[in-house]
Amino acid sequence: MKMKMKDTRKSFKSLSKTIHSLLGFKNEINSSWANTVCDIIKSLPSTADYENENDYDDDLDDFLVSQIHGELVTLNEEVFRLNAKRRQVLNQYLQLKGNIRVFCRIRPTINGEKFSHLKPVVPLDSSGILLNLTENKTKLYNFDKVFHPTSSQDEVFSEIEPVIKSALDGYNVCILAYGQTGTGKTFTMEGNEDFPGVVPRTIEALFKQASDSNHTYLFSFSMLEIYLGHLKDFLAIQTDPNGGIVIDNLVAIQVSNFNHAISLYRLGSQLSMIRMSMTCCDDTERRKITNKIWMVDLGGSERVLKTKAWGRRFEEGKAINLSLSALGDVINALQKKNSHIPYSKLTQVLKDSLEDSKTLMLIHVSPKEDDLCETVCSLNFALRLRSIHLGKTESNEARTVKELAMADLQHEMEEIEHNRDRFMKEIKKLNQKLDSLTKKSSGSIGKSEIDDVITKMPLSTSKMPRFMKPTICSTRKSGTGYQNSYKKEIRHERRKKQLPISRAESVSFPIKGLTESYSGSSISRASCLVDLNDTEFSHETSQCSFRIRTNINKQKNSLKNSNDKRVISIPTPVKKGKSTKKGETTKQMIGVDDSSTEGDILCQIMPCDTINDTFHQDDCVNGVEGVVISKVSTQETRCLEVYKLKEDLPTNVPISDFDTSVESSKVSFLRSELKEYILILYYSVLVGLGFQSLGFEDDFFRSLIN
Ligand SMILES: Nc1ncnc2c1ncn2[C@@H]1O[C@H](COP(=O)(O)OP(=O)(O)OP(=O)(O)O)[C@@H](O)[C@H]1O
Repeated sequence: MKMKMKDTRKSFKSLSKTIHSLLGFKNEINSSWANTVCDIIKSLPSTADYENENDYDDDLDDFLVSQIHGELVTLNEEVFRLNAKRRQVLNQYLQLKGNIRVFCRIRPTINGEKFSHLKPVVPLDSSGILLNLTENKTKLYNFDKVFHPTSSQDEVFSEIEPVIKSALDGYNVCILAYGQTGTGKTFTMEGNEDFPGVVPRTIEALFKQASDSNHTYLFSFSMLEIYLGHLKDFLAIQTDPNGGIVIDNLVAIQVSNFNHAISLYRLGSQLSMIRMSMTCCDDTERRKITNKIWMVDLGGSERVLKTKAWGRRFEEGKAINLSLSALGDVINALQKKNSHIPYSKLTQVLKDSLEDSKTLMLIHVSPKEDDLCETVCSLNFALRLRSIHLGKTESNEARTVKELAMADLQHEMEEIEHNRDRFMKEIKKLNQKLDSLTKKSSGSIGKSEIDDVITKMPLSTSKMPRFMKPTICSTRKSGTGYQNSYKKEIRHERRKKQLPISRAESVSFPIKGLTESYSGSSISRASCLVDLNDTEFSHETSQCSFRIRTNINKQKNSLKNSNDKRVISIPTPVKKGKSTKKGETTKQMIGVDDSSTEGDILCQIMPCDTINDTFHQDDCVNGVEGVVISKVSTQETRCLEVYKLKEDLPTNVPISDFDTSVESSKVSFLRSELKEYILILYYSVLVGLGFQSLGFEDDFFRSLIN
């Protein structure tokens, strides 16, 4: 007993020394102490008991976030792979189908229309029509598809849908409806409430497919009319340096959902040409950054003489016929790659779409005998278009082989889409989980949710109390860090993916230092993607600095000349009583003031002297976000991504001091974290060793913790 007391006293005396050596990781931790601590950790009560410990929750969140992030990376890779495959299969499919396809739709009889014994238009099968010209003269027409009088709007759209998918892959698409007055063009294109037509279905499909994809798309909607061969509602057509068509002053309204687009469509549905433009910057595999779908009701094709039209009506009819014959001529010349292309106003507007597009022509015919002449005209026009793309008539055998191949490809595509949808759902779920984890910090996560994710954690880590968890330093060393820096990265990624993006478009602004030839036109349509949904980006937070980079690698080489880059400054209001350090630059801005909305962001353009992809730090001014745009860019290449780099830059810190101040605050943060962990270790060792040297055994530790 005496002996034992002496030992204990000795232990107490040497305690501080022991702790100091422990902190130096010497050999003083004996195996029984270590075993005891390990046992305790293993038998710790369930994690529910830690629910109220904020620190524990934070670390748990960090771990889960990192785990979910890992899963998201894998799933996204898989979706990326499937998308590439789908694109390839879809293209093969559409190539077999033909880039220009001609369909014929026969209108059903309406309003008690009666026929003579000779039925003039007889649909044969899914691709043939027989015209009874006289009692003993018939003519057979073949099309890519014939829609019978009983065919539904669904059937029509099912032929169009694959092309809509390819529009999301970056292909230009033209859907043209043609036919005599009263043959059902409007019914096909617009439809009615009960039987919606191609335009509403296309818009709906675009939004649906865009939201199902893992990319961000921007849609804008435009309408115009060609009247008597002239373009109404806009002044000029211009070709940008990459051959894209820029229609000056054509209003393009950004649309964010189906209802918005449809309301615009209804507003101007008397106009005959509808354009949906779509821009996607985060899909490197996409064919073009911006592409478009034209949906055009080409107007009546009735013969001018038969209608006995006079004056304006006569001119209208003539103009329509002229544009149609020009359409055939242009498509013909483009297919033959002729050096001279006889563009009319209509074909000029459609130029870049016709050259490089999937074109669908829907020919409409009437079932009436009275209209036989117009029917023959329309079908001959269709035949001409069809012969342009086919060259020569296909044999039945070749057609069967092609149809079998197409069926296989379609099946493959369905399978790919099914798998992709599965992964996308999984991604959505994980993103929701990430969201709730983020919300949890503000107290809104439910217990069940925590339990749900906890079950997926490795046992040892899920039961670790905070002081046993890796420190910032150790996680950095081991490369498994899920601490702050990692969290930031994840948040940044998510921000990039999930936030809606606003688009500044169709606003003209003065261009300083540009040569005459560029005065305003191409840049005036500059579209930039600015991440606006971040609360910290609101006007309340006036001091932000952004890293900006273009993501158009293809254009890198053409940006060698510094004049090719411009910066648009976007001011945010400066809080009262605070001064803006780089006042000089803010003064240069014109056209906007502190109360300007995001829609007014277009203002003074300053030359930017850096050619790197990354926006130069010095170009970021307190309270000013910058956007780099390219002078030489086309609509396709003007998309820019803006990333928030540093948040809440203190008002009075000059940009030059910015880096230093951020660095020093980081260092002091790390120091305080480290200090905290050392203290926890110190006290736990102190308590453990102290009690053990007093002779307390494992049971004591267990009862203490329980
Ligand atoms: N497939 C169809 N099924 C049912 N009704 C149809 C169909 N096609 C056309 N109709 C009806 O025929 C009538 C004329 O059609 P529509 O107005 O679409 O012709 P149109 O070619 O657009 O004429 P216009 O060139 O004068 O505008 C409408 O009442 C329409 O509802």
